[in-house]
Amino acid sequence: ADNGHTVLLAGTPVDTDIIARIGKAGGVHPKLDQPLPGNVRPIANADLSDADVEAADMIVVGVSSPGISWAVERLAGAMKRPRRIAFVTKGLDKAGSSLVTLAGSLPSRLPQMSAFLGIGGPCIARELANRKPSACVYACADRQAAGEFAALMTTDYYRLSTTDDVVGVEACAALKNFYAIGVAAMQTRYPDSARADAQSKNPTAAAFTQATREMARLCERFGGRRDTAFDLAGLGDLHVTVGGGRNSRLGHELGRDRTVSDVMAKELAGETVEGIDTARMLSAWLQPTPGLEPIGPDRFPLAYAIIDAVLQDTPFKFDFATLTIS
Ligand SMILES: NC(=O)C1=CN([C@@H]2O[C@H](COP(=O)(O)OP(=O)(O)OC[C@H]3O[C@@H](n4cnc5c(N)ncnc54)[C@H](OP(=O)(O)O)[C@@H]3O)[C@@H](O)[C@H]2O)C=CC1
Ligand SMILES: O=C(CO)COP(=O)(O)O
Repeated sequence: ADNGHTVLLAGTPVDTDIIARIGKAGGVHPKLDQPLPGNVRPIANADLSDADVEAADMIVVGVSSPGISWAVERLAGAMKRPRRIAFVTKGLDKAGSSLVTLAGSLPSRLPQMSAFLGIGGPCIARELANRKPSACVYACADRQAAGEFAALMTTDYYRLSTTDDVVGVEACAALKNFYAIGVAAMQTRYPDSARADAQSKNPTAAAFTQATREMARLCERFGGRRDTAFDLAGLGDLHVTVGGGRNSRLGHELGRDRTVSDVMAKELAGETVEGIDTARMLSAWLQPTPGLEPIGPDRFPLAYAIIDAVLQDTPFKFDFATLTIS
């Protein structure tokens, strides 16, 4: 909007109330601090016509991962000509008994999509809406397409890099939510009353490094590049999510010996905490997978600890003796 584009902000069927609220003069989204810019028009799903979709030069999907199938089907029904589509959604998909990134699964489900663009990197929505400096990465197998989209979107406070490692960016985007749960648990597991935030820093730093190492290994397993885990979509986004995301709010409570079901029924009721979905997805890889090296607790101790806490709904346990210090 700040670059002068006209933006149609289309809600899903479950967003009708919020679309009406933010569409009123002075209406503010409950998670944001100020009204939308004047050139952003919120529109309810029922009012979005095929002609609106037809008129769009660029489509950006921002539903959470459980809504991705709905979004893909909605677009498949409405798109009459090929278009590039960008996704901020952070999640994984199943392919038979294995796992793939959304970059791997969505193109065949949406034949009108001429290019899949993955948006990754550290970007808390409220901060971006307040125009705080943010750096993100746009990924596409066709790097020129990523560059053209970035040119439309970049501003002085929203800085963009591009890569052709779309699988790596998409893998890290989902994995960092999952690992943020474990790293954030370490922020509260060892309280330090001498600090304002009451958090010991050493355990968090050790777990953060472990998370990054494991993320790099899993990124390669998805078919992405190892380096991507050490860039904005990997450790950059892990840092922001541990510092201020919803997944870390869950992790903080797990560090206090609470369980996932208890926290999700209370403080985080109704919130989007996608690391839980990613944990369930990743558990498929703990079983032997033909043609792939097993994911063992020796190389992925933090992943095991998070998956155990989520699947067994038990308090989070991470033994520092298992850190894979090389
Ligand atoms: N917030 C952030 O800072 C960032 C978020 N992202 C990613 O963007 C995506 C959206 O995040 P965010 O906007 O914060 O999440 P929200 O939960 O605020 O919004 C997600 C949207 O998807 C809708 N939705 C959920 N399930 C379904 C479904 N089954 N069918 C149709 N629609 C559905 C939600 O409806 P309802 O509200 O009713 O659940 C809501 O409109 C996530 O994948 C997130 O990881 C990426 C970067 C930053
Ligand atoms: O992805 C995010 C920032 O880049 C937001 O993280 P949460 O989904 O944990 O709030």
